[in-house]
Amino acid sequence: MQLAGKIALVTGAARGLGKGCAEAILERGAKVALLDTDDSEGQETVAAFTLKYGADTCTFILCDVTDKDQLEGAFQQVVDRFGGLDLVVNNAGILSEFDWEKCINVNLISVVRGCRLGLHYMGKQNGGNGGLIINMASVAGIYAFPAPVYATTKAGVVGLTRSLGMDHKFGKDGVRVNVLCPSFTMTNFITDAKGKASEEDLQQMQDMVEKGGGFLQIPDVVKGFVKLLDDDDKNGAALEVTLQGLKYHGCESGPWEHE
Ligand SMILES: NC(=O)C1=CN([C@@H]2O[C@H](COP(=O)(O)OP(=O)(O)OC[C@H]3O[C@@H](n4cnc5c(N)ncnc54)[C@H](O)[C@@H]3O)[C@@H](O)[C@H]2O)C=CC1
Ligand SMILES: CCCCCC(=O)CC\C=C/C=C/C=C/[C@@H](O)[C@@H](O)CCCC(=O)O
Repeated sequence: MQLAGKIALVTGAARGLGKGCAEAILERGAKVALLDTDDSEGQETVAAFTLKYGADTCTFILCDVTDKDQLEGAFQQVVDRFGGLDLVVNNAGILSEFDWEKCINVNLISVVRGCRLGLHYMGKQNGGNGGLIINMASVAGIYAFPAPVYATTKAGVVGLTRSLGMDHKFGKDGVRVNVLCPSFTMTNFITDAKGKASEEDLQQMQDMVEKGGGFLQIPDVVKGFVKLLDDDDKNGAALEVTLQGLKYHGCESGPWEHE
């Protein structure tokens, strides 16, 4: 997707991977709305982006993605302010095995809702121009991971994306849907998780990180995000991002698709 002149919405964009994706969008000449529950960090990020990319290139919207009315209101606000919508990045996510229902609400239910809103505003059958949805899952959505509810939410997002990305749907709505699956990336997410993990789980996580060659950095994941922006022919696919490189999953045919 060529981003110049386009309009994007990114959830969980005050910091971390969402912020990195929002900046990549601005660098490519699009406008972006950053949604987050963290008011002060969100305002700070938008102030810094405005200085760098110019006035009216971005806006912060205080929004808890688990609140249906707030999320719907935020989409409407973006369309009213910028005059359309071309790209939705459902990035906001948490890890909590303790508060597992919240984890499912933030990581999965809100992503389903974000996709439905994206299709509502961008779908050609609703008078939209088509567009792109990129969901943020994790390699924990593809491989086993010692936080089972978190892994379930991410596997759910991979399955959601694969099914929304079926060709006949694209033929109708013109909206491509992809999912990014990064491995351990050095953000506050890691420090927050470390603070909550048991000694045993912490050791397990450290082993996994070491075996994988260490932590990814935000620009490594943004590189994957940009590849998904560019690869118009991979509708429904998941892009794994590790220190070993970028690898697509889910482009395989099902048994019903044999010639
Ligand atoms: N850091 C990592 O190792 C990896 C992270 N991911 C995923 O990437 C996404 C972003 O993670 P990071 O940037 O690393 O985390 P982060 O914790 O640095 O950033 C997450 C952002 O989401 C916001 N957020 C949380 N709950 C929200 C809600 N209910 N409504 C709106 N905003 C909310 C937070 O305030 C924060 O600004 C998450 O979905 C995470 O699961 C995936 C693979 C690896
Ligand atoms: C190989 C899979 C990599 C997946 C990377 C991610 O998606 C982000 C993971 C970041 C940190 C994970 C820490 C996991 C710790 C668990 O073992 C568990 O102990 C955490 C429990 C915390 C809680 O219940 O709140």
